Amino acid sequence: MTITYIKCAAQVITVKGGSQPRRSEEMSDLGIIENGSVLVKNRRIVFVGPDVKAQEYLEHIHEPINIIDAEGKIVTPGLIDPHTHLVFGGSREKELEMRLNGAKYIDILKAGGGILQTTVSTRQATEEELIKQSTKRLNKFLQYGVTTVEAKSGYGLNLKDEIKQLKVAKKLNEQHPVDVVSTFMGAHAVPVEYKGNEDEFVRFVIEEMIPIVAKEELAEFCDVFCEEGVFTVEQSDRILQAGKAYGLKPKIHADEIVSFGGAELAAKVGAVSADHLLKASDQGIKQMAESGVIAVLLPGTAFFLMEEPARARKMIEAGVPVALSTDRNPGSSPTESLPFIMNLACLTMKMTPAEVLTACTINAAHAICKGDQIGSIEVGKKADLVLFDAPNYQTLQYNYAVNLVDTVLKDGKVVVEGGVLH
Ligand SMILES: O=C(O)CC1=NCN=C1
Ligand SMILES: [Zn+2]
Repeated sequence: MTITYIKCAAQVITVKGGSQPRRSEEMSDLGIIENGSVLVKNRRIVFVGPDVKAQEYLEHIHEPINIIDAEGKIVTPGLIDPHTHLVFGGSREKELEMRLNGAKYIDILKAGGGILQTTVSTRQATEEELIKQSTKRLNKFLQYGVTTVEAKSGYGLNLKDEIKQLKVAKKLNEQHPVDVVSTFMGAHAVPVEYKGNEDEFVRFVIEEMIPIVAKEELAEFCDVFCEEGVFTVEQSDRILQAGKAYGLKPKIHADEIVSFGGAELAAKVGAVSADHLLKASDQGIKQMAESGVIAVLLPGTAFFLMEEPARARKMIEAGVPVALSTDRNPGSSPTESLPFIMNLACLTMKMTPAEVLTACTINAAHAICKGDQIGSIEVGKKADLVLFDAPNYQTLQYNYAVNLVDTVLKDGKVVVEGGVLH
């Protein structure tokens, strides 16, 4: 068994010690090792520390050693995207001009476009077509240093096509180097066939879809678009409680368009995360802090919708653990560049370079309940690692909107080298 020796990085950003999601000032403690090295064996991290100590460790090793020179580079945990709508058919580039001409996202949806347009194209797509299109997106994620993504259903909006989306996500997890963690989001919008009969659709989600998704073990989480004009707080509460009863951990799209009580509901149901939160109330933020709900913030979505972003500083100061995500989807955030999301988190939400790294590693890992396996460089964790062509972590936010990824290891295997996918 070969040992991989990631040798003498300018900085190893361990983000160690994250058995719980990081809050407030904890978000700034990156556990940096200057002139550090990482040793990998059998897909796991077996050593992390100063290079002099790594060399002592290697004196007792008789296996072949594969050296990756990290001189002048930083090493971070593999980046984690805890909120994507990865699996979908079609595209919505025409919506951009509509919104540039003044149309609002939610009005496009109410008029039968938006999510409902993607639902038409996703229903028409075969599993093979969805796998092919989603694989291209996962390849881009990998080139941006993302080694784990969450993927939601929610463009089927009927039993057959919701199951189809979730089966595609499961196959991607099996076939692609990037780990894919699935979320059922049958309550993403009310499909046209239920227009005017919303409560009947909510019943269908609760009584028909959730039991089968749970029985076939197609998802770990259940999510709902709790928003004015989509699902009410009361409907969202019933859907998430039903998901919990079947073992699907709750997540919620909350307070994206208006302040609607989504953050408060997240605290009430004990959601793992509340996501978006552009319009979260002070009361909602306070209740999230008290109940330990992770805020998954999506500054790329705010940027693309030309809206004010979430109040990240208020949330961090209130003690809410913050994670970041691309919200990869065809309508409100068509990007895989989690590094650019980190730039936006600094430049539009005034998070610091240290906080955004925590938000894209250990806190993002906890937002998908994987904080014990990924999200930091610690002995025993998965060898999901990224070498960035940067002398220190601040450079990642200073050189904005460029891809500084040099090498990516997934489960200890080099999958990107010199910025190029293997
Ligand atoms: O518009 C989309 O396809 C994704 C989305 N769902 C809720 N907000 C954005
Ligand atoms: Zn979303």
